[in-house]
Amino acid sequence: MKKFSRSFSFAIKGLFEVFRSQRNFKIQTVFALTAFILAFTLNLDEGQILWITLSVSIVLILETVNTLIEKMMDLIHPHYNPVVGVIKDLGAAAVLIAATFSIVVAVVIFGGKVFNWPPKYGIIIGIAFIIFIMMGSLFKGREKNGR
Ligand SMILES: Nc1ncnc2c1ncn2[C@@H]1O[C@H](COP(=O)(O)OP(=O)(O)OP(=O)(O)O)[C@@H](O)[C@H]1O
Repeated sequence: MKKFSRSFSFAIKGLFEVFRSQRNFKIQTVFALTAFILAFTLNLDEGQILWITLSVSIVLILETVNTLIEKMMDLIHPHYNPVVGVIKDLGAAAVLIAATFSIVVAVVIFGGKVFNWPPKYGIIIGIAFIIFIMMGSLFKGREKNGR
């Protein structure tokens, strides 16, 4: 039992570390708490609460794994390397997919409950979010190349 609680205390240490060092994790935590407060005040049903809990958990889990990958790569290969760049980009891509999923879930559940939006709005806003991010990185790339 002592060993069990000790491993949990290490997990809490890790949780504090990712919260302290990652700005994105802090923002995602604020979104997660807001979603839970809304779920509570809007009296969502069992299925809706489970979908919100799933999407929030996936985002926070992948942000933690992404941080783990970044730190591991910085440790084993601190210098510039295109493969390291690809590995880190893949970790970030996993977080982006999870964030898009959570946006779709939020729009379907909260949009449906508060504004009576049809569920298909979730897909439309999810795709719009991905396009917005792609455009942003395209402009950023052009700025970098001085165009
Ligand atoms: N050693 C490296 N070699 C090549 N490209 C890298 C390297 N380190 C980072 N990059 C590129 O820079 C991007 C950002 O990496 P970084 O580790 O700074 O992540 P971050 O999300 O800004 O993390 P943090 O906010 O925790 O510093 C990566 O996705 C990758 O494209």
